[in-house]
Amino acid sequence: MKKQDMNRDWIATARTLSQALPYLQRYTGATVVIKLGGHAMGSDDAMEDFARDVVLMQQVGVNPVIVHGGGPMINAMLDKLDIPSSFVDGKRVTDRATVEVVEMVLSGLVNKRIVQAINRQGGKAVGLSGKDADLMICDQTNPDLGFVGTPAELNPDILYNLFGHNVIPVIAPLGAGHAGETFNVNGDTAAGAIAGALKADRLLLLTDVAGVMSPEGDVITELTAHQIRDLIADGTIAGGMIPKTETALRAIEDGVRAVVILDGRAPNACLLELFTEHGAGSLIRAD
Ligand SMILES: Nc1ncnc2c1ncn2[C@@H]1O[C@H](COP(=O)(O)OP(=O)(O)O)[C@@H](O)[C@H]1O
Ligand SMILES: CC(=O)N[C@@H](CCC(=O)OP(=O)(O)O)C(=O)O
Repeated sequence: MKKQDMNRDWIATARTLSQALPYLQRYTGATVVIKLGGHAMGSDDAMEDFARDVVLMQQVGVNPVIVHGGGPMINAMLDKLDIPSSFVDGKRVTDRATVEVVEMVLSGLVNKRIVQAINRQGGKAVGLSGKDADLMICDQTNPDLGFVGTPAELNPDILYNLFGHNVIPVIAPLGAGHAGETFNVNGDTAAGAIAGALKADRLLLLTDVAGVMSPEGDVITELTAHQIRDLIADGTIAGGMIPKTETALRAIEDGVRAVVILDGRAPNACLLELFTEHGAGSLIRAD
């Protein structure tokens, strides 16, 4: 490479770094909860990119917490085992046989895939579910849904201990019941409850669309709680986006500073969101 080109590259890098500096400072010591949905997980390469971003985030002083889903992976295992499954209002009807499969797939296959990917990038990740150290105690959501839980009591001390040892927690969305039951919790709901208990600086909900879309198909880059309620009422926000935006509202009520719904499949989605002015997706703050 010619010296002139090397200088130009160096100047571009220096400019990028100096632009990132105020953002890096803003997030030093911050807690960022990232919900990685099953649809956003993608290929091994995509997982590697995600893991690299998480490790980099930690190296610049952020405490990242990963809460994952895995709906498509649960579906595949239930199909293999010939166990039929159905959803009501975005929640899986979960009988005893189903909750066993949900726990095996989420706490086993999916959780360990993410833990291993982060560790391969030089991080120190530990996998947990809401059952570990009583992190997330649940009530039954509705008897018609079976073993589906609503987070009722959060005990995040274990997470602070892990932060103190530079460990990245990776959490499967299962909760313990007061009578020893295992509850299946929607991944967005679990991430919101954990972010609320930590009073996180950011909750990033990674999904397979660019953000909350207007009826014209444009991403709505900033939304208040009030606007979300209007968009749900007029049908613009529908399907799986309803629990996601409701989670965002609840998390903000619980003290999370801001929630971003963004496309987890886009390269460097989390880093660009946190450390550049371009941001990504839809940012939701209190009114
Ligand atoms: N206004 C909207 N903007 C964006 N997505 C929407 C909207 N209304 C409904 N959706 C649907 O919500 C889906 C995201 O929810 P979901 O499939 O549950 O995500 P995940 O599996 O990542 O948790 C989108 O793929 C889209 O089909
Ligand atoms: C109660 C309930 O529906 N739990 C979800 C948990 C996994 C999840 O939420 O996965 P995604 O984030 O990939 O959708 C389920 O059984 O599919």
